[in-house]
Amino acid sequence: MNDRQRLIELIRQRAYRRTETPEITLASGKKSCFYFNLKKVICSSEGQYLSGRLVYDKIMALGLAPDGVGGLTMGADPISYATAYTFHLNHGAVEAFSIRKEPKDHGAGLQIEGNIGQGARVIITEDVVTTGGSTIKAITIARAHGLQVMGVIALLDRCEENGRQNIEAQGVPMHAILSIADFK
Ligand SMILES: O=P(O)(O)OC[C@H]1O[C@H](OP(=O)(O)OP(=O)(O)O)[C@H](O)[C@@H]1O
Ligand SMILES: O=C(O)c1cc(=O)[nH]c(=O)[nH]1
Repeated sequence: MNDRQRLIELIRQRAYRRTETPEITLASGKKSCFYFNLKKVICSSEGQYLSGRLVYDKIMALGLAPDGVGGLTMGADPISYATAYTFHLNHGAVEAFSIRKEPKDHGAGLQIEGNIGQGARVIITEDVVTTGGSTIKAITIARAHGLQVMGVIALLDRCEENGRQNIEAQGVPMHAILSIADFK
């Protein structure tokens, strides 16, 4: 079994929930009959290994050399950190960062946490894409902080609500490791 197949297996076992009627409220406010709580996978030791490896491999396959990887907290966070760690294991260097939904109201008052700044070339990570609204929020905040967004890598595209098209309308290519077709 390869890394991708193993990730699908873990998601099926731990993170996939279905209901008879649309009763699960999504980030967009819409109701759905199914939901992937990927945190139950990506926060585990094996999930960290798999998500870091798969996103790292995707970045390599695309021929990209980002300075940073990060996304909107908190779904993106375990993926970003695992990817940065995988870069180190492969003798590379990349800064992981987290984008807060709102700027911190004390301390340094930052909205982007991590060693990343103006002009850095970054990949935006995401756990699940439905409408793409959360990813677009991450892109918008990253750009407002002077980051150059090279692309988006999501672990799972639900392939609904025009998520991919909405993200790519921002002028950013989106790549997904898995899609809803892997769970049918
Ligand atoms: O494509 P969208 O329609 O935006 O939906 C997907 C988003 O929804 C979830 O985040 P949520 O808002 O539940 O927050 P969390 O990651 O902090 O749990 C998920 O982590 C994605 O970021
Ligand atoms: O659209 C969402 O909010 C959403 C869907 C899903 O399957 N998983 C998730 O974490 N968020």
